[in-house]
Amino acid sequence: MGYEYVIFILAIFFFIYLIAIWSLHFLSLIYGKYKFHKKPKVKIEQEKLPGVSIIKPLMGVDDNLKDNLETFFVMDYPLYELLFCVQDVNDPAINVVKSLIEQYSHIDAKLFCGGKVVGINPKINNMEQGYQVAKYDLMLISDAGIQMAKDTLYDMVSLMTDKVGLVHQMPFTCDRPNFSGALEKVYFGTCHCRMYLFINLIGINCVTGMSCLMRKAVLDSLGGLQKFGNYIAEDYFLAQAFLDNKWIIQLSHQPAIQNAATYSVPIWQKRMIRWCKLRLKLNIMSWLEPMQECFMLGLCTCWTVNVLFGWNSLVFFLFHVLCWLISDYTLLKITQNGKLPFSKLDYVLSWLYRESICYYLFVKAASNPTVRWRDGKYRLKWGGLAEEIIDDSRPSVPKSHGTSSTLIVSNKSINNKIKKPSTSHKRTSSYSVNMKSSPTTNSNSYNSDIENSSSIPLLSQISPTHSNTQINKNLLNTSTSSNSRLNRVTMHQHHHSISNPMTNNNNYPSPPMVLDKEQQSSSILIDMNEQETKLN
Ligand SMILES: CCCCCCCC/C=C\CCCCCCCC(=O)N[C@@H](CO[C@@H]1OC[C@@H](O)[C@H](O)[C@H]1O)[C@H](O)/C=C/CCCCCCCCCCCCC
Ligand SMILES: O=c1ccn([C@@H]2O[C@H](COP(=O)(O)OP(=O)(O)O)[C@@H](O)[C@H]2O)c(=O)[nH]1
Repeated sequence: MGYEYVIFILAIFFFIYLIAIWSLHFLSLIYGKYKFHKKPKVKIEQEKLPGVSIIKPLMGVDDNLKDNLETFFVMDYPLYELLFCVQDVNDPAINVVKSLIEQYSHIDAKLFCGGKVVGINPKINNMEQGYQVAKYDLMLISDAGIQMAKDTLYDMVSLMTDKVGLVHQMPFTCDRPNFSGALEKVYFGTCHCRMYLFINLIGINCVTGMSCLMRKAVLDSLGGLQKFGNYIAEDYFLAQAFLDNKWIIQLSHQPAIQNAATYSVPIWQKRMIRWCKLRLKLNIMSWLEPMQECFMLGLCTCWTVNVLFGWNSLVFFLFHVLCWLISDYTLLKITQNGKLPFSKLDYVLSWLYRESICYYLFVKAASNPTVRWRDGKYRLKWGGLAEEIIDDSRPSVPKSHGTSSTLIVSNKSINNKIKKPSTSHKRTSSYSVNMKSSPTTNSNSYNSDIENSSSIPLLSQISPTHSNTQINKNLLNTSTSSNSRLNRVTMHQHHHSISNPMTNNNNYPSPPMVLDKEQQSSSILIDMNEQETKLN
């Protein structure tokens, strides 16, 4: 009698679990239908739109990089700046960015090179230079492989209402051929999408940082990007800090279109394992992830329905899988909002593959807390903090960390590496070379370099709160702004005063950036007008 009682209780428990997960399906379908691909409710006049500083951390080049970056130069948005950040002075991405900056000379764009060490997260270190000069109240962090639709930024800004502090895009993919292209789309449009929508709907943080618009003043008040430099899942902690400070987080109507040219099943697997490792260390609920997968739920509950209702377990299991497959297809179609680039058979095959392989990926992730991300290797600790594992086989001073030795060389070598611009001279474009102060470097020589350059109009736009290095202060003191640039600055301040709630309710003062002496760096902005002189 006692045994039967236990079986009955278990059966009831699993039945509730079945209902809960299926409710999650329906809720995410409804939320996806309600949310995705909707036009913004209110139309904001162009002149009332606030300026946006867009930070693009870049590392390496693939066949799609130029096309992806180009989408940021042709957006339907009136006021924005592009801040490209490249860690390595030898990175071929420099030439890609440079050619785009030359091609779109009317777009306000800058390139920073060398990064700045503020923690172990290489993406944060890479972005720090761009962050420090970002001049607008809104800041978009956008990963290298993201393709922007013309109206995506407008959509995100339109969601940035009074109480909203951060707007993020749900990861999705562009249309790509082959099994791996279908697999990625199926994963991001089904399992990932379902959980992402549901977790957002219930107000739990699951922001993925590949495309995130945020109020810069709030981030400043939280301690800046550097505050999150010791996490690899910086996106999660950054979003959590916004939530903790009572800011609302909004999901964009448009999913983020990832369009990296290099993709394959092993690359996808490695990325899924890395992401899962991050989640396992930062949220205990993630250990239950396999329990919300189709086959596991089916297996756990097929005997339940047999116990409770006398239904055939196998028939129930197959019916459950079929319903799941159809429900996922519906969600994928909602997310895609158009024709899928593969057949239904391709969908079924990639779906079956993903649903079967997820347990293996989970075990791989759970069995080793060390993550490899690009050039780096990191040990994840409980709670999300990470420490870098320095590999003896790698050069003792990794380039990506903007070490003094790299930077001393990089000043000269970067000038040689940046190809000489052709004939056109651009006013709004500049390249910035980061040079970390070191005992062997002479900051006066940097000053004289800069004073000789005509980058002053650009620097005049940098808010004094952000120019934390002596060299920038010197530049500000000696600056004489060109009229055209001043007009532009005045214009954007005007925009903010009209449309940005932050200016009306600015309770979030930017604290002074306190950087380690060792971490302080000096920036040299090379104006395109001066390029020829400097490069010769
Ligand atoms: C009985 C059933 C229990 C179910 C339990 C469900 C558990 C949750 C399942 C799935 C979670 C899906 C989460 C989707 C988003 C995660 C994507 C992700 O892993 N992103 C990480 C990596 O992003 C890159 O990281 C480096 C950065 O520089 C790049 O720019 C990024 O793109 C990201 O770091 C982590 C994000 C946070 C994810 C938080 C997940 C919280 C899960 C708790 C859910 C609890 C809800 C319970 C529902 C029943
Ligand atoms: O050492 C690094 C690793 C990554 N990134 C940037 O961080 C973003 C996300 O990197 P990736 O696509 O590798 O991360 P994932 O989305 O796979 O987590 C991209 O813009 C990269 O250029 C970087 O600047 N330095």
